[in-house]
Amino acid sequence: MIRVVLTDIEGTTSSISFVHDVLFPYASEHLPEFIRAHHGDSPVVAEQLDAVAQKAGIDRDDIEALIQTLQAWIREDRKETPLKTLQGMVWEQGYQQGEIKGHIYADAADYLQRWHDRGLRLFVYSSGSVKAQQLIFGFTEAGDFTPYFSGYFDTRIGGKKEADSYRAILGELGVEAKTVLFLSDVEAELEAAEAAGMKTAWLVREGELPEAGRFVARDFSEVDTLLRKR
Ligand SMILES: CSCCC(=O)C(=O)COP(=O)(O)O
Ligand SMILES: [Mg+2]
Repeated sequence: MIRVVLTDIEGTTSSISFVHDVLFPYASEHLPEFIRAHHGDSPVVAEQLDAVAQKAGIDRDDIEALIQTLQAWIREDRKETPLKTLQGMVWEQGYQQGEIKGHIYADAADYLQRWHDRGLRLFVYSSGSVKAQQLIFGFTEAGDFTPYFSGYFDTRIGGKKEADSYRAILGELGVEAKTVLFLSDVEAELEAAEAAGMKTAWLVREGELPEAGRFVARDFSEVDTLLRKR
C-alpha cells in the first residue's frame, strides 16, 4: 500500500514554462548584482562560488567569469548544485518582494491537499534547491502549500537519474520502497526510482500519451485512481 508520495516539480506539479520563462530569466537577470553584492560577505555564496570555479576550471577570484559561467549554465539548464543553491537565494528576493508567484497546476493543488488530509505523507524531490522548493510552494497564486509537505530533497542527495539517490531518500524516510510512489514527467527519473524499488507514475501533461510499461497520468486526478487501487 502506498503511504508516501514523492514528487518532482517542473513538469509535474508546476509548468515547465513557468520554470523556463519566469524563474530562469529572473535568476539570469538578478544573479550578477546578487553575486557582486554578496561574494565577500556571505559564506554560503562564497562556498557556491568555490564549487563553480572548481567545476568550470576558472579562477576563483574572477567574479565576472564566475557570473558568466552561471548564466551559461542557466541557458543550458544544467542541474549543478551550486547554481541551484544560488538560484534559490536570488528567487527568494523575487518571491518576498511579490515579483514572482509560484505556479502550481490546479489539479496538483487540489490533490496534494486531499492526499495530505487522507494521511499520506508528501515529499518533494527536485533539482531545484530545498529553498527554491519551499519558495515555489510557499508563494503560489493559490496560497501556501508548504504545510502539506513533510520534507524536501534536492541534488545534494544525488542526481535524479541515479537509483542510489532514491535509495538514499528511502534511507532518510525509513520506509519500504514499495510504499513510495514517485511522480515525474521524466522517464529516466522514473526508471531510477523503479530500480530502487519505488512505484512510479509518469505525468504526461501535454501531447500524445506514450505506450509505456508503467502507469501514465495526465494529471493528479488520474494519479489518485492509482493511489486508491493500491
Ligand atoms: C524548485 S523550482 C525550480 C526548479 C528548477 O530549478 C529545476 O531545475 C527543476 O527541476 P525538477 O527536478 O523539478 O524538474
Ligand atoms: Mg520534472
